[in-house]
Amino acid sequence: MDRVLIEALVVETVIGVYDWERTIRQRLVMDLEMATDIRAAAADDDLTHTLDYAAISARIQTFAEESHFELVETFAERLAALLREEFGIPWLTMTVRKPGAVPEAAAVGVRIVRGSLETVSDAPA
Ligand SMILES: Nc1nc2c(c(=O)[nH]1)N=C([C@H](O)[C@@H](O)CO)CN2
Repeated sequence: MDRVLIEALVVETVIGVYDWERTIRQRLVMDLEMATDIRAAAADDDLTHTLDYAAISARIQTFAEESHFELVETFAERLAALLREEFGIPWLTMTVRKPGAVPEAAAVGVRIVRGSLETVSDAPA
């Protein structure tokens, strides 16, 4: 199945469980793979027939600016549900990394997979 990708998208948001984290904005780095059949868009060379990675990236930025969750789990889960609903994404995997949260690690975070691939057609358009 085809995928539309967003890799290493950097956002700033209020995120964290500790008091000191509630008063600052921290960077999250995100990767998304979103399933869709790209053949209709390619055949017509038409953005309206695929997932617009620029529009989705902009929506993620707005979500991050407005959110203030404690856990990266909550950030990922709420954002995935919102993106699936607003953009009609049948299946996605999202990785949310919080660089610097554990100094000994390059990054820590979560990866979630939501939705079903069964609704994405493999048949030629
Ligand atoms: N599974 C998680 N573990 C931790 C989280 C989290 O969001 N998910 N958050 C923290 C703190 O906010 C940490 O990032 C501060 O350095 C600790 N563990």
